[in-house]
Amino acid sequence: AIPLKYGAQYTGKRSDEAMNKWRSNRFGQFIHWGLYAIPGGVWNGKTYNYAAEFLKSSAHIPTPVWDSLMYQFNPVKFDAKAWAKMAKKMGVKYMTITTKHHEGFCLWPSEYTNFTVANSPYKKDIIKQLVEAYNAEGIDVNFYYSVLDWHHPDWRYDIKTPEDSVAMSRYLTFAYNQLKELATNYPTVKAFWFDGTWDNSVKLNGKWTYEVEKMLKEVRPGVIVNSRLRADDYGKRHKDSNGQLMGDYESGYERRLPDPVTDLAVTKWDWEACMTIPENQWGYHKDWSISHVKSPLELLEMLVHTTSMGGNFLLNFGPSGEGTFRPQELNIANTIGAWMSKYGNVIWDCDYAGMKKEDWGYYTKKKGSNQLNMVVFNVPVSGLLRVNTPKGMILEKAAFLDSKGVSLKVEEIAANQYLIHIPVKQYTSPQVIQVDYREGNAKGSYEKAKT
Ligand SMILES: C[C@@H]1N[C@@H](c2nc3ccccc3[nH]2)[C@H](O)[C@@H]1O
Repeated sequence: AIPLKYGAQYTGKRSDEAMNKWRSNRFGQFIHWGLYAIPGGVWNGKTYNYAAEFLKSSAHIPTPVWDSLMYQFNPVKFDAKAWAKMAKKMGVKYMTITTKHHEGFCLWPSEYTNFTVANSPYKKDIIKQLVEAYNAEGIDVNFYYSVLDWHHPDWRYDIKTPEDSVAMSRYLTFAYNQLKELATNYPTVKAFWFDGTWDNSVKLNGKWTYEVEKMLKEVRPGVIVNSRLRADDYGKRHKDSNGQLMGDYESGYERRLPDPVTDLAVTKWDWEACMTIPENQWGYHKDWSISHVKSPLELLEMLVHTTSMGGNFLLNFGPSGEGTFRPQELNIANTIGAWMSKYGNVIWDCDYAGMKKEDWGYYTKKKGSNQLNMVVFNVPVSGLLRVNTPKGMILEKAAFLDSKGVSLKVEEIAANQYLIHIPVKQYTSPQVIQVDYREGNAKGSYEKAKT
């Protein structure tokens, strides 16, 4: 192994209480909110189709012009309690809020800059209100923090001169202080979601990323940081020069999911995928007709897919400059919430089942139980759900979660090969089948035929 000072601090999955809770949460709400929500992707009457939180660069807006949006930030309809209630109904167990996105505007009254809510017409601490409201609903709160900062004069994309180096180290001290401020002043924060760390200026500062992780865990023991924060001694990101995952979970899946057949390696570590409702809008965009908008059932399948591979699913909402969600977002929260109120137990505290992926859908398994869940999205015209079990696993019975008393026919067709018979009819939402099994070696009727 290559000797490293700033590489992975440990190997394997953390098994402490804080990480077990993070893992069991499984479903989270991402919220992108900032000055970008005011123009909402439209500038001087022109609509820009790229991500709304990038409007400053898409529309080539000078920093002073963009930053003056601070004087318009006044979300009069913002109601943290209402947001938290919506999230509770949706069935999320955690929420990740952008404390500061690439634009550099802070949703908390940071003492290290004037570019914060404190100097906007709104004035009040948005982070404090959200932390209190979501925690009151039993929802953990995590902080998104962009290291990339378009506002701060000392930010550098690369270090090409000694001046760059001096400026960037001033910036990293600023960012370190802000992070310490967040971890200190909001003591119930459970995790930090770092973004904007792909530039050379950060890759050359692996030591800083190591020190940030160390500081956060000293200030707030048990706190969790994503792999995206980290660069090692040689600028390697996410995984260090020895291939070891840095941080506490892998955060490389942005608007995409690992393949359930070819990417099974992800089941070996903790990971999270974050997802937008439109194709590529994290911040509020005025016009959602410019791309596909994912339906509740599309997103529900992504949640189940993620759980089936032992990952967390972070679904993004982009409130408007006034502090409201759009009808599509409310519909998604209600529809997914309705399903979660009935079937959330096949998501929360569930993990990869170690079963071979089948066409009809996904398996999940409740941690520490013999309870195997089948979430069926694609009912075969045959009505026969194929189940291949690992050696030593014998299926005993299966039933729809909705009608536990009515056993489904389980046909053993060969060693560790079964067909579960279900009615062929129009299903309008994913069906959940619970399977009981026992350990043992299969010796079904097919053996007699052989002799
Ligand atoms: C979680 C997501 N990460 C940010 C982002 N910035 C990018 C710059 C270049 C390419 C992809 C990016 N995603 C998006 O704005 C959002 O916050």
